[in-house]
Amino acid sequence: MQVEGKVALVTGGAEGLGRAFTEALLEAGAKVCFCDVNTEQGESTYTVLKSKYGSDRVIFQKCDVSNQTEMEGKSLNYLFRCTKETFGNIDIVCNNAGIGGEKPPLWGKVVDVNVKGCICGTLLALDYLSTEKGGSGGVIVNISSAGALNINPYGPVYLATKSAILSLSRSFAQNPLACSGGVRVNVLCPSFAETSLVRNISEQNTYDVNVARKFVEHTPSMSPKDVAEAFMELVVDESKNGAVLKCSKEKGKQYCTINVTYS
Ligand SMILES: NC(=O)C1=CN([C@@H]2O[C@H](COP(=O)(O)OP(=O)(O)OC[C@H]3O[C@@H](n4cnc5c(N)ncnc54)[C@H](O)[C@@H]3O)[C@@H](O)[C@H]2O)C=CC1
Ligand SMILES: CC/C=C\CC(=O)/C=C/C=C\C=C\C=C\[C@@H](O)[C@@H](O)C/C=C\CCC(=O)O
Repeated sequence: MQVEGKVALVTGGAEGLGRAFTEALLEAGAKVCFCDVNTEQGESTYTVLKSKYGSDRVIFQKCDVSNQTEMEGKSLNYLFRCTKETFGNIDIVCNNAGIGGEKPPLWGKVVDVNVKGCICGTLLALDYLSTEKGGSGGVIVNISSAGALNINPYGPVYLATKSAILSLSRSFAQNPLACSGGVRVNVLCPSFAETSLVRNISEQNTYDVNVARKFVEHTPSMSPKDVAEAFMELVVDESKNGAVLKCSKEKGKQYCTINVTYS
């Protein structure tokens, strides 16, 4: 895909990986609408990006991806509508917003943001992008985790949500909604990257925080820019649909084949 002139929507773009994806898309010439639940950080990032790329190429909207209602203008439904109204079309969608948290009552919110947010964002993206529904095709990149391809005793709920995103994306990639509408669905599985998500692992949100922190410390970390480079490959390469791309500091980019039969 030629990214120049295309329109992208990124969730959770105020900081971390979402901000790096937003910047990589802008750098490649796209127009980007990024959303975040954190208005202060979102506005601050918007100020920086607007002065670098121009106010005609980037917009920020407050949105909580776990808000499934049409109310208050802060839902994903509103975000998609607003992006299309502002830029005329949507070609690229990245469902990135995600949080961690294992203990009650936090884990319910983790499921709502990570799983429901990604399902809702994927369904809306299929609607807006599909050539059968007035769109011009395009690509959805959902953000899972390298952990979804493995296990981690310290983050079972977090990783269950990331496994759900992996299955959702691989399955939708073969679904008629995507296939006949010219939409590719790919999934990125990063290993650890230097962001607030990792820095904020704490007693409050994990069961064995010291072991979890040691696990993180012993795994080399990528910069958000490294992860954005892998993300852009999934956006640009039109031969990839249903691709699962893992990226890590030690091994770089690796496409994964998951072959489990029903019999
Ligand atoms: N940092 C890492 O090591 C890895 C992160 N990931 C995934 O990458 C994604 C981004 O994570 P990071 O950038 O690391 O985290 P982060 O915490 O640095 O950034 C996440 C952004 O999403 C926003 N957000 C949180 N809940 C939201 C909601 N309900 N609606 C809208 N925005 C919301 C936050 O305000 C924040 O700006 C997540 O899905 C995460 O699971 C995957 C693998 C590795
Ligand atoms: C082996 C690489 C695994 C995962 C990369 C990844 O997804 C990194 C996520 C970073 C932070 C996750 C925060 C989750 C917070 C809570 O749910 C904790 O209880 C999780 C505890 C362990 C570390 C996170 C992990 O292994 O994914």
